[in-house]
Amino acid sequence: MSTDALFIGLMSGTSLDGVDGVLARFSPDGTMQVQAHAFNPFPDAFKAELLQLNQSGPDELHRAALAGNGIARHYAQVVQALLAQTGHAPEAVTAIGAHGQTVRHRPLEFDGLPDQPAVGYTLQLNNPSLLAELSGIDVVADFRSRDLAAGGQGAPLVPAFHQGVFGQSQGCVAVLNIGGISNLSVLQPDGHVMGWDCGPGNALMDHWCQTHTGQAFDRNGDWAATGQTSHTLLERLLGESYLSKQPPKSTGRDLFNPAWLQQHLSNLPDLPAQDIQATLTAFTAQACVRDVHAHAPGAQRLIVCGGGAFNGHLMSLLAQGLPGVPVVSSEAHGLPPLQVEAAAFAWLAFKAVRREPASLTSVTGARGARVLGAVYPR
Ligand SMILES: Nc1ncnc2c1ncn2[C@@H]1O[C@H](COP(=O)(O)OP(=O)(O)OP(=O)(O)O)[C@@H](O)[C@H]1O
Ligand SMILES: CC(=O)N[C@H]1[C@@H]2OC[C@@H](O2)[C@@H](O)[C@@H]1O[C@H](C)C(=O)O
Repeated sequence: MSTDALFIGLMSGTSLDGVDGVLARFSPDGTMQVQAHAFNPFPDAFKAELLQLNQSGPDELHRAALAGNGIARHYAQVVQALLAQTGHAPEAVTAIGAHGQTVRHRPLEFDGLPDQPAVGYTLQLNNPSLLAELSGIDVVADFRSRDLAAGGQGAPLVPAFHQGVFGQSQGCVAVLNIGGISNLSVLQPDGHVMGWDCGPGNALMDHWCQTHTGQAFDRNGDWAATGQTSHTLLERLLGESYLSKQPPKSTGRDLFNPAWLQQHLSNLPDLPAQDIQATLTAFTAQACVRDVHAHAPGAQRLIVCGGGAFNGHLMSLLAQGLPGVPVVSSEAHGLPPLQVEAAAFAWLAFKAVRREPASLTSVTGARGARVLGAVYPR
């Protein structure tokens, strides 16, 4: 690639709210400029099916295959919207990076002979062939499996991209993505990067809010702000052993799900629903604050992206937990919160097409950096 090229990145994350997509121009040195953003929400019934597919259920292979087609169709609509917004023809786009919908993430699952290390698995539902057919554009998909095959966690993958976009030579910067799950990147001024999943982002808050108010999420954290944090419950939640594990580590709805929450609520006196929402919000904030103190004590700022950046109550809890560290939305650094992950997948497609390794062993723990993703020609 000797001239500028266009890429599309598509992300449907663990919040299960829908698909964020960006169309971005990359220069040969990797400098990126986002030209358009589009969001396609999942209809309620499709979201409910994806949620169901996060756990074992009847006829799940058949249902997962059909859901993969559904994901590809939702992706294709976002691609159409991006092309319409920008006036580009499909042929002008070099490739689409399509994440797929994670329904299982089990990097540590034992899968082999007793004397061989487990590879585990991670599963993103998608039908990249259908997306290539519908869009007329090359598709890069399945970004995580190769890192697992090389002994890594397969997640998070965005820290390398965070480094390129938000890293600063003057000091350490921490970047927090608050999607369904939250992940933190620690970017040192010398270019060294660490990154891992902190724990839940919005997933538990969304679940509780949907169940008790009928709203898909707690807008601005306004409902949580009416409740009192239960310190007994908060300590229980913070006692989860995943939180004190050292990186590399990654997690998902496999662990942080309604059953996990219910377990922690059992044997507690009944609490008002808004107090539990307040406590879940405090839990998401605390899990991250603890990680910043433990692994990025010199951080000069915390840049927040993902939908959680729009939760004002959560943002103020983060700021309270990190006195002296400015907590700012990624918007202030040139990339709006809902565009960051989609842009990362455009960048991952850019790297894949150039056959350049995109994983960081310092993040995923793999034995080497690898070219990530498989190409489905248009
Ligand atoms: N105005 C808002 N107030 C509070 N929360 C919000 C607001 N807007 C979005 N959110 C939260 O952000 C979530 C969507 O975030 P995002 O799009 O980053 O998730 P995702 O793509 O699933 O991320 P990930 O892949 O990191 O899990 C919603 O489910 C909701 O919980
Ligand atoms: C397996 C999987 O889909 N993980 C997601 C999820 O959502 C947030 C967090 O958990 C992160 O580890 C990852 O997504 C981003 C895009 C990543 O790989 O960096």
